[in-house]
Amino acid sequence: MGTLSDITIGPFTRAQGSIDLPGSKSISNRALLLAALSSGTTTLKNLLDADDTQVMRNALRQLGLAVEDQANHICVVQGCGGQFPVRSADLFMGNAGTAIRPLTAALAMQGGNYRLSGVARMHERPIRDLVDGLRQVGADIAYELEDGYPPIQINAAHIQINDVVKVRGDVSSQFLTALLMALPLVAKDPVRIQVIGELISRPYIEITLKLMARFGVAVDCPDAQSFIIPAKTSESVYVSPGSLLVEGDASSASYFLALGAIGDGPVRVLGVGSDSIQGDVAFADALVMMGARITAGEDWIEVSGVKNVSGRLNGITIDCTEIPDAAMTLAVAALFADGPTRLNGIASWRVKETDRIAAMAKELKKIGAHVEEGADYIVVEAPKSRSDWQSPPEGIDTYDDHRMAMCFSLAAFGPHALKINDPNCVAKTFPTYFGEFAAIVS
Ligand SMILES: O=C(O)C1=C[C@@H](OP(=O)(O)O)[C@@H](O)[C@H](O)C1
Ligand SMILES: C=C(OP(=O)(O)O)C(=O)O
Repeated sequence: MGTLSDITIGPFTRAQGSIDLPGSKSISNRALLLAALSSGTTTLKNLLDADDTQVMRNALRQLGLAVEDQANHICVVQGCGGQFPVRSADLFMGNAGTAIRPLTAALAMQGGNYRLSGVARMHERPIRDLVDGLRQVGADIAYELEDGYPPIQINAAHIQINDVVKVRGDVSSQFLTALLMALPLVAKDPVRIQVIGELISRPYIEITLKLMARFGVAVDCPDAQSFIIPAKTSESVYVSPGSLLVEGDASSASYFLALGAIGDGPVRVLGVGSDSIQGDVAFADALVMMGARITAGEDWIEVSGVKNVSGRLNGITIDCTEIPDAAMTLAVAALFADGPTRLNGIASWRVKETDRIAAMAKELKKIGAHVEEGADYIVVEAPKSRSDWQSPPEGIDTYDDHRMAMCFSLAAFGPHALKINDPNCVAKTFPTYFGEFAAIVS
């Protein structure tokens, strides 16, 4: 173990044990916002305790909501019935896409004045497609620095919806998610949201629709690009389900599942399984394609090494449009595969916590992997032999990207110890990651 600014881990050969997964970030932030907008009190169980959900909770408190953190990852939210008590606020969103995008849309419906900003990287992450969608219903939103990016200023405006709102879906699905959750607050008649062009990260839309249904709003999907929001029939559109259990985070599960494959296992994750509503459980299918031995139940998945006689994974070519986050884990798992692994459909990596294609390529090369990158793909091939593996003395850089740090912990199963710089960036979604990791590896 190293200092706070870096950590040195490995080399390890075995991974064995079970992990209680922290709550899903995607479900936690949706549930917090919907609970805040609903009538009634909601008890959220297994809520994720991490930077991304902290910025959402703090913003809701600033907006006048009672959001009470209790022991054991329980959080009790008193809903406001759709109108935030505070009509003017300056909100800090860190680097949480699942906070700034849905909140921007909900706030634009409020008739108040709000400013939303974040860390420097947040000010480089696009929000234009959402702002364009909101402007179609009369929202008054101004860019403070650069057009298309936060910080943004929302000014009180008269919201009037025509029957169709159009939104692009090829940069981030979070813009559609934001419109889906916000438009029911003001829909006097049914509204059609029409997605223009490709819709990436579609399973996250399924999470949105399922959570909205839990809070009493059913969206109709007559075709793959259309979503019909029902007309508002009562003052409070969203109704609290009373309590809601947040599933374990399927993206966080991916690191442990990969460890179960490369460290022989068995490694079992508890909290997600065949009943999950998260698209990233499909990471397990990708691992099976790579030769891993996997079993699953309704709320658990277990990996016990690989089936291949070589004892190694096999490289695959896979479209990752639906699993953008777990796909990063595949890129590092490729270090333990025979043959190249090609991940397609990952253009969105370039506008996330960092330019993840560039960062992944640069750091994997430091280890000795052969890497090719394109606008929307990456190909990774392991170092030719164990003697070609490098342990970069300067360490693996993590670019303030939690997933870079978590993914690269897998590379400590190479022949050398590995230094990872700024491991605390895991706090965005999984503050206890390296402790959980240390408990199962040897
Ligand atoms: O809606 C969500 O909860 C998320 C959607 C995805 O983003 P994009 O839609 O931008 O790909 C994903 O990468 C992100 O971590 C969480
Ligand atoms: C892309 C991610 O986060 P965000 O919700 O900020 O988009 C992520 O967690 O990998």
